[in-house]
Amino acid sequence: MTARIGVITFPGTLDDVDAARAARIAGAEAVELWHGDADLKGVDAVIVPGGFSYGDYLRAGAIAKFAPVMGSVIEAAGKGMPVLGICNGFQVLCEAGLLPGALARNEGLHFICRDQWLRVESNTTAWTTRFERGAEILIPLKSGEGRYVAPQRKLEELEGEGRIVFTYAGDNPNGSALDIAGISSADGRIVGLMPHPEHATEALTGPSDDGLGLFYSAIDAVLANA
Ligand SMILES: NC(=O)CC[C@H](N)C(=O)O
Repeated sequence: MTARIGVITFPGTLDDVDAARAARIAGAEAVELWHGDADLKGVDAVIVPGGFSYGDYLRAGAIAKFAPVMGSVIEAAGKGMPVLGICNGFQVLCEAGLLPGALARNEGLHFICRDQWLRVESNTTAWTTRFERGAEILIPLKSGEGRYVAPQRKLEELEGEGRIVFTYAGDNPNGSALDIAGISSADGRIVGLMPHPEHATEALTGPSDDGLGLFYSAIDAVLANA
């Protein structure tokens, strides 16, 4: 069986092509999903990719959460489908209530584009089982609104439940609470992160191939359920 991973395209999405390519390199079939179409085409997992959905008007991710496709993603996620939100996708998942907290303007108010070391804090999510806990990986970060914020009580809950999945290693680039670069849902099936694993799939085009681990992990999770 081949895992079928859907990749959503909204108006303003930038990274759907690379996300689909990363899924294919890892061995999945990549399936195009359109924001205006509620049909998930029977996919086994969904990636909400990076970019500027609907121009990031109002607030990053605030309009995308109303897209017909997101209603279906919320329903499928409720049944345990693995969902990954990358950068703008992470912002969309927070706005849609699939992940807690929000992404605010970077401390310093500058857009940041650089290769970033991350520490893998949890390898028990559907998207991170292929990593060693404590491993450090190098993947690109490119965002203006990457500062993770949440009420203190929620931050303590995320930490206590092991739902902080990635932290920034070295200096914190954007002022994110607890150095958070990525978090998961309580069941570990939904993960959102600001840096871009789909741009780190081979040394020729990215800083490493460290990003592939997320896609291999999701394929494992899908096949384990098949
Ligand atoms: N690379 C991206 O997905 C950018 C996300 C978002 N528009 C931001 O600047 O924070």
